[in-house]
Amino acid sequence: MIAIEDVSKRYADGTVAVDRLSLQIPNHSITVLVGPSGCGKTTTLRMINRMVEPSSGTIRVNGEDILRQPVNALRRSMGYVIQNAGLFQHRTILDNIATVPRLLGWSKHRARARAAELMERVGLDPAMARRYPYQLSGGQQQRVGVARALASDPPILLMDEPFSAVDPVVRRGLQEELLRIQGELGKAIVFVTHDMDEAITIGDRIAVMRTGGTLAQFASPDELLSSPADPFVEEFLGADRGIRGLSFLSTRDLELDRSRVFPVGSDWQEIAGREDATSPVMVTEAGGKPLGWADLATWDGDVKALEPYGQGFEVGRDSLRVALDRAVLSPTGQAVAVDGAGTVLGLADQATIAAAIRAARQRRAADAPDLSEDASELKATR
Ligand SMILES: Nc1ncnc2c1ncn2[C@@H]1O[C@H](COP(=O)(O)OP(=O)(O)OP(=O)(O)O)[C@@H](O)[C@H]1O
Repeated sequence: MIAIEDVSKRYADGTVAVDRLSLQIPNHSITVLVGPSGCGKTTTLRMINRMVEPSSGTIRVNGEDILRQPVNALRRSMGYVIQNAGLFQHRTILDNIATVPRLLGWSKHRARARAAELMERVGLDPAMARRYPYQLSGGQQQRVGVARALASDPPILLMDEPFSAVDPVVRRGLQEELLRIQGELGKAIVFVTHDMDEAITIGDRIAVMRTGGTLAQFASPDELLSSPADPFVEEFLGADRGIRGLSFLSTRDLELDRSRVFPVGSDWQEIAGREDATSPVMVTEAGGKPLGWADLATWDGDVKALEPYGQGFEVGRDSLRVALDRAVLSPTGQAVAVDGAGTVLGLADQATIAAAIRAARQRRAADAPDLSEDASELKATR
């Protein structure tokens, strides 16, 4: 959809911000530009909507050179969201969101109806419509910024560090909201951040840039974590790259131990006589929901005396990273596997999860196609 071809930008003072960059940015996906401060991310983004003119090279949108298009029409086909939202302080929230439709000549009534619809879409309480930006929290203002950028339903959304000014919890909420909206609308989103965690959470593809405005690697988050192109990318990914990479491996094929799960009301004396009493068993409700761990040598059948099991993981939906985390946190070293309804399917200890990780790595080395499907399925739980 957006083809950046051999593009460079040299500012008037001689600074080379972007150096012979080529990137193909596909439709219906989120492409993240990430890299250290000053590596040319913002410059690249702004060249796409011609807020900055390239010094050389070509940018095409749907095959057409953007320099041949009237700049106003070009910008209206691209929503633009910046840090701190950049809202008009003297306009209400509703009128902020209605800005572009009004510029496009929509009636006030229609533009406001559209704005109200978008408030709902980005998770804003309709009661905020008549407020002014200063009466909203930072996170709410960012939502307004996203709604405003979406108002004319542009096929492309350019986002420049949109969530950087809010605290980590609000930021996580905004990222989830963006993924949900993207799931519904399927825009071509170009998203700038200097935060690798954010890039991995939301990106379908990530362009890692280095100082001097060159491309270090352009790959899916999964590929990036498993095969960084060079030491610069590796260092930028951080020390827990291996653990993070587990976020892209599915628990679907994990071998579960079903032999040590029993419903409450079982014949415990018989079980204690037959089973290995040195390792705990999982006791479930009659319907199969987990209740807690029992030590067969000492447990007297009192549900209140069970050791809490903490959190389980959902087979297929959660990744091996989540499963491993649950096993590490479990008092028994075993993670409880449940289905979508919360019914226990079995147990997985750390050794079993480690074996599944090795098997997935081997399949990856053999280039199994199902892994990329797993990776996109698991996106929401990154
Ligand atoms: N108008 C300008 N004139 C001269 N140099 C500029 C101008 N705008 C940006 N630069 C320089 O170009 C380089 C790239 O800047 P840019 O803002 O694109 O980087 P960035 O990766 O977005 O950085 P950050 O993460 O800090 O926002 C930097 O060295 C910057 O100082």
